[in-house]
Amino acid sequence: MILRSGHTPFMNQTSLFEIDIKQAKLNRLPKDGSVYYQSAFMDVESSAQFMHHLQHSIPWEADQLILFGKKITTRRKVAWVGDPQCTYTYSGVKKEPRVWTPELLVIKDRMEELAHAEFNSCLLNFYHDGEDGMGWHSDDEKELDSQSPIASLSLGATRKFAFKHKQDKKTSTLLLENGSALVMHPPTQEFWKHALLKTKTIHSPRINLTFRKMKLHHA
Ligand SMILES: O=C(O)CCC(=O)C(=O)O
Ligand SMILES: [Fe+2]
Repeated sequence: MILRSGHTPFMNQTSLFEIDIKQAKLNRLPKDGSVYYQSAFMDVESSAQFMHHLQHSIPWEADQLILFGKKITTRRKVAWVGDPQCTYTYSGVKKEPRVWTPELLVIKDRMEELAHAEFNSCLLNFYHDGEDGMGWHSDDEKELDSQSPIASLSLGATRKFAFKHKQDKKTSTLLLENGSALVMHPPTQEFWKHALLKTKTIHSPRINLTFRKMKLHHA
């Protein structure tokens, strides 16, 4: 598949995405939720092209969050894409979504097929290297539909992702490889936190796209 300007390489190419039935049945959590991992969901060549495309076309911005009462700016970069009504408050900062690109809509379709759900928004994260990560959190903001799964696609460097149970602190880790997909089903966010761990020995970038469903009418 050759990436040419003015040409959308991901349109209608369902064969770029593979679902492995064995992996699709294997819950990575021992209790209180379910998480399914698909290695090589997107093929290697498409993953590289899509990563390159996103790296250069997305208006990446530093993330701002409140940590111990202080506003901090992350080295990790983010972008927020979604349907027009999908404003989102993330760590105390309100965000307006950017419009879906044709490429992102194709990926969204495939992620919906994998997760058996519909998504209306996507948070994109850019990690320069292993010094960028994401701390322990649950994706349980009030704007999110807690009945919907959350599905993410990883591109680039393999990184360690971890779950920690909120009550017994039991942890479960897995590696998120280039082209892999991860689906977290309810009630995972209620019982578990997750984090993208820092790994000093990794010197190449990673992009993660997290597809979500927001409630469009909330008080
Ligand atoms: O980068 C990842 O794999 C995880 C990102 C994440 O947890 C999030 O965006 O909420
Ligand atoms: Fe998350």
